[in-house]
Amino acid sequence: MLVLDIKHLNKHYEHFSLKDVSFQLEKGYIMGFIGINGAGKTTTIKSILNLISMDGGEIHVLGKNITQHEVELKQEIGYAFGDINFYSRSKIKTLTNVVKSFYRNWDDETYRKYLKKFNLIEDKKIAELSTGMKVKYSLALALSHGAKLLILDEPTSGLDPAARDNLLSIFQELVQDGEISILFSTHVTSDLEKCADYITYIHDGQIVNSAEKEAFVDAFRLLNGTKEQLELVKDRLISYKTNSFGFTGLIHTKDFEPSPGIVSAIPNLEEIMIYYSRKEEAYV
Ligand SMILES: Nc1ncnc2c1ncn2[C@@H]1O[C@H](COP(=O)(O)OP(=O)(O)OP(=O)(O)O)[C@@H](O)[C@H]1O
Repeated sequence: MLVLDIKHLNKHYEHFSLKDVSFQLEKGYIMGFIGINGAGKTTTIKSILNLISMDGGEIHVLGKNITQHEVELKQEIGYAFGDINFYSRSKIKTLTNVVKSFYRNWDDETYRKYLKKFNLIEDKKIAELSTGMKVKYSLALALSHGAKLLILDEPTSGLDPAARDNLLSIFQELVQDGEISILFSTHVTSDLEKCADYITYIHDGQIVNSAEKEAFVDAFRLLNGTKEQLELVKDRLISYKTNSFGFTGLIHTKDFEPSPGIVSAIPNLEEIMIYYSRKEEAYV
């Protein structure tokens, strides 16, 4: 079953457009939504949450159109982000009382369970929480109203490696029984190597690829060779860098014919993002 189905989403701002964005997320999986700053991740997320109006396309969450069933679907969607600063002088317990009044499926027992699990103390003020704790608090709220789709916008930004690792393990645990699905936007791709099942890559408002993680990276090859060998493949490379030894460049696997001396390897997500975002720049 599809928990999220985005079809031909278009949104135009004066200097930026989402162009025909389409991708799907299956129930029970984690999807990493990657792209460099300004690529359109937050604009896509705001469209899913119906916080901005679309200029074209359709978004279905759990089989229902978000614009037609917004109130109902908001009960099923949990939104968490790395940087909550609202109500920062309030105590956790005060904010929770406000939030829970919006949700008909609020479950106090589940809420207590997650407070304990995440070591959150109700008498603490929001301002006193570390960044990791703020994300955990957002998650506790989302899970207590029975959210089935968690949308996490840069949830790991600003976290130290231990807090980040802890949070990634929590995400994996949450999807384990197949009921919860996670869309996780980030430009810290190493987080996704660990926990994502699917990767969707957006560049300049357009989806480059959306696929199962291994298939996603397998669609690219990172080539290394001499400057002479560069001449043989230059036209087919997405982009490349040269150094005193030769070149390193990214190519679509379908465009690569093995040639003697050119070493090819499967790139990691960061290499794909770096070389892809250099596509429009002058080769250096
Ligand atoms: N309300 C708006 N009016 C005009 N332009 C906007 C508006 N909101 C966003 N944009 C522009 O849309 C582009 C995409 O922004 P968006 O926040 O979706 O990117 P992002 O991928 O989330 O980036 P980041 O990783 O930096 O958060 C940017 O160039 C931004 O300036």
